[in-house]
Amino acid sequence: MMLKTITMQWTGDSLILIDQRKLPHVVENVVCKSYEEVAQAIKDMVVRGAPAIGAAAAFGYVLGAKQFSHLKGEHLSKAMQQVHDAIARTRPTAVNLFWALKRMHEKFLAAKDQDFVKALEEEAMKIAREDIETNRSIGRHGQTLLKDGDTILTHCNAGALATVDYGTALGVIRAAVENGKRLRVYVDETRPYLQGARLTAWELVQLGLETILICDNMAGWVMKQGKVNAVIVGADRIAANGDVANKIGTYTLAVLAKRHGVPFYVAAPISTIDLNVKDGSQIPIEERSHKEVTHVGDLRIAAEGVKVYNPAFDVTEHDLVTAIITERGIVRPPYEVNLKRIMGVEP
Ligand SMILES: CSC[C@H]1O[C@H](OP(=O)(O)O)[C@H](O)[C@@H]1O
Repeated sequence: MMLKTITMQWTGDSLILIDQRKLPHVVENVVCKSYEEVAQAIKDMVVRGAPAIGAAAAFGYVLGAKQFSHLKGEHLSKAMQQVHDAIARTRPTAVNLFWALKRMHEKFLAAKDQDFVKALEEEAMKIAREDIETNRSIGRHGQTLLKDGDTILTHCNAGALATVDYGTALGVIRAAVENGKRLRVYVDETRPYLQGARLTAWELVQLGLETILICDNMAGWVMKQGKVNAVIVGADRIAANGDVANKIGTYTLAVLAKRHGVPFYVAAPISTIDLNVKDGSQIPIEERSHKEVTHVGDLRIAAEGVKVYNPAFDVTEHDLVTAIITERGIVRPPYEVNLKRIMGVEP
């Protein structure tokens, strides 16, 4: 079973990841041959983006199963719990990581007395292939919200590189263009990791879209000048009440969009919705290394001796979210009720 997309390639005994830390100037791969190497790649953001992290975790779990396939009984079960836990410890905010690991571990428990490695590889491939179709469906639903000539503002990277392929927020933009709509996109650079400047701009320029890069602190002025018709972002975890955890700076954009009467859309698969979390206050917010803030690459840009606070995500309250675009359709408030409905759960 093989898979090859811009983000990742499954060869049967390794997961090859494009090294997103080095894009767009250097296109290099990281080859992971063990679950430990996949865990490290997620932690180091070689691969990043909620759905991409979930799929990488699934293939990492398969590599772990291959490493321990010689074990039996309790020894095997303990080893696979260790694989699950090692990958689960990598990053705390994107629920897709835990959703994928839970799906893989349940498949293992159901198949551990048979050819569980084959069953797990099939499950990981299903997760990956489902993600691509999910993103195309998000695009189909979301593009109905956009009209020819619109200008969109986006933040971070919720494109093909954040997923197995096609993208969520950028999937909506791609689908609109595929439907003949001419769009212009303002791209927030997205300090400090610069997913916007390095990844989203790279994806959109390659798609041939008019792409305008701005610093994050310019978004309000761009909106105040009436230049933005809609904001579209991805998500890492959506709480039961519709609160959205996403890249740091998303909350700022949502407040600005409200102030300027600009619709604020979140594009995400239902695997990003976490009904176990009542509201955004319960979503763990990852804090990353200080060097991400004090340096750009190896260049120190901050004075020696400063303290640093580097939350990688923030939470946008549900009342700032105009609609949530999923593969099953567009969800509008009241999210408490309509998120359960779109997931087929009795409100
Ligand atoms: C399609 S979900 C992408 C989502 O993930 C990003 O975070 P990170 O680059 O730290 O993994 C960001 O929050 C994006 O919106």
